[in-house]
Amino acid sequence: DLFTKATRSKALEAEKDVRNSVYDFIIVGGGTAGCVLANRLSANPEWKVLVLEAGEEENIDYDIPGIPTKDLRPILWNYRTERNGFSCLSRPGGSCEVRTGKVLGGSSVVNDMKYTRGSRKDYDAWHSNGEIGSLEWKFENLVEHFKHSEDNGDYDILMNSFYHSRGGEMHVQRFKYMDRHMEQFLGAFAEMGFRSIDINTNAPEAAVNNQFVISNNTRLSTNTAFLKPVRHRKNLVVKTGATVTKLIIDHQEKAVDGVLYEIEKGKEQLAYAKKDTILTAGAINNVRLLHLSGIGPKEELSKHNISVFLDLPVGSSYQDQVTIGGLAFSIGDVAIDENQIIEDFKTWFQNRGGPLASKGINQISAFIQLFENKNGPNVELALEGNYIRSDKFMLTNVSVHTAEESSLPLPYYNLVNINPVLLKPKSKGKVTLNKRNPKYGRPVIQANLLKETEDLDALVDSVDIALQLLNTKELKKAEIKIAPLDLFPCDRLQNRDQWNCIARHYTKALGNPIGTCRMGGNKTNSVVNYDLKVHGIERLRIIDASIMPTHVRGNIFAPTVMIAEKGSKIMNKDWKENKGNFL
Ligand SMILES: Cc1cc2nc3c(=O)[nH]c(=O)nc-3n(C[C@H](O)[C@H](O)[C@H](O)COP(=O)(O)OP(=O)(O)OC[C@H]3O[C@@H](n4cnc5c(N)ncnc54)[C@H](O)[C@@H]3O)c2cc1C
Repeated sequence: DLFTKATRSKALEAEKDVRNSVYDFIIVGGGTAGCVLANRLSANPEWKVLVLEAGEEENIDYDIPGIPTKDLRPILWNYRTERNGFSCLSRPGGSCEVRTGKVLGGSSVVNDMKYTRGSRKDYDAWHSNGEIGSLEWKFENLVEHFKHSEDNGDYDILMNSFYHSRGGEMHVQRFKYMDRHMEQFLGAFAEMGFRSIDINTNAPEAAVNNQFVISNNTRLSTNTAFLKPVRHRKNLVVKTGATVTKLIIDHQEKAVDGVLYEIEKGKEQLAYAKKDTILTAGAINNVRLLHLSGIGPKEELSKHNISVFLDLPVGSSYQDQVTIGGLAFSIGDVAIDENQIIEDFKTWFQNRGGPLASKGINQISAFIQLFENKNGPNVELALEGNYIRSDKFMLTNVSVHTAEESSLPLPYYNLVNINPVLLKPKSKGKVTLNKRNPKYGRPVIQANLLKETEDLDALVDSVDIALQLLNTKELKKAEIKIAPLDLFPCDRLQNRDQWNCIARHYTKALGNPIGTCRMGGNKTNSVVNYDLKVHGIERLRIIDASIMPTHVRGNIFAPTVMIAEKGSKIMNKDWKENKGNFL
């Protein structure tokens, strides 16, 4: 049994230590999904739950909505895509940054907090006729899982009770602070025919003042919403700074017994799970862990001399949403008073008010539907404020990079970037192990952004729509104009050729990776089944964004929380019905 196995492998350690390292569930990664699962599973006092998170505790500074995400780099994994010759060409090293959180709460501590679910058709496409369990993933069976954790604070939206509810852990609301240019931009979109309706009700198109996952004008990560309130539970153990390096696999039983993890580099510790080990380390780090444990494509693992335990397509089918820099509107000279910013920080800390209790113009986005297809929006025009010193404007054109990286908090800006986000990219890539240092080195991310021409075409088409904003009465009246950006080497080109070039040079990965452990009915093209169990092995599940087969027409924070809710329901049912206890 597991206890004997544990004592055998830790023969020299005290029996008490070994007993303490046996849990019912081990959650690998205290990120977005991990914190939700920790809450739901530890609600059963008979189940002992361990969360192992590589990052540290969440700090209050990350909670201020007005802080730009670039300031959150100390709590990121800092990964980059591989050079490919067709995207990210003018980014440092010809590769794009891939942001993903390394902190308790994971990417929910570093994301933009937007609450979007995508269209029901996106979820319906995940299911496949005739495959056992797949019907469970049709939208009509998922909406309850969205609602379970939702606490919607906007009454106009809450009225639609099929989609929305109150009382869950995750408070969702628009910011109360209205940025000074919001009305103009919403007005301009309205002139172009976009209605302002709840995008989470499968609206085909809309220009919205988004809802965010916030509470009292403060970021609400899944750590704050789900984990902190239950940290006192005696059956829940959370370890931070704990990086899981390998799964402990019983080759005879074809089951996972637990994990090896390191708090100090090179010093491995063991933890055992009687029921399930659950991977929630995200779409990139799950791959590294599985490959190091012998679960992955045979040809990849053999390159590293790792003996193959299960030949599964782990790491393939990597997809990320993508956007481009280079399209920015200048809103004229805006005087910035640094003392005022300091006062605004004080206001935020004193009463969670003022401009820092908002994301400025970033609160607005338009979800647009291109082509004739009537499936729903495929591009989001996401607005983003940025401040450029006015002398830079006068002396020379501003580089795209400068125009993208605000040096001030979001509400202080004189430039509005219009980022067209491709919501359902067709291009796929893969994640594999670092060649020189598989265990600690950055995983190799061949993102293949914009590999498919259809993706490039969609982005360029959406730029045309964004440019129409400049012809609206609202923006003309406000004298909002296109900003003089230095678009080297694309500036000599015209029209579509120019935008094709800009897209290939100033590509941006959104940091919404999915697909590497995709869900499906068979092990040739998927990694987990519809119960989120890894094919061909017992007591191993994957429950996070990596299981999504394709993107939804929105961002993926809310869908990831939904997946964790659904996963916890499946496990509750499985382990209550099958009293399976391995001790
Ligand atoms: C900058 C940015 C902005 C975004 N904005 C939005 C937005 O506004 N709206 C939206 O819907 N989505 C947004 N997203 C996307 C969304 O937040 C994430 O895709 C989603 O939260 C991913 O959840 P996850 O549980 O799969 O992974 P994560 O939340 O990334 O969790 C993985 C966790 O596992 C830990 N971990 C990894 N490896 C190990 C290991 N070996 N051992 C132990 N722990 C490990 C990590 O440190 C991390 O805490 C954004 C993402 C980024 C990066």
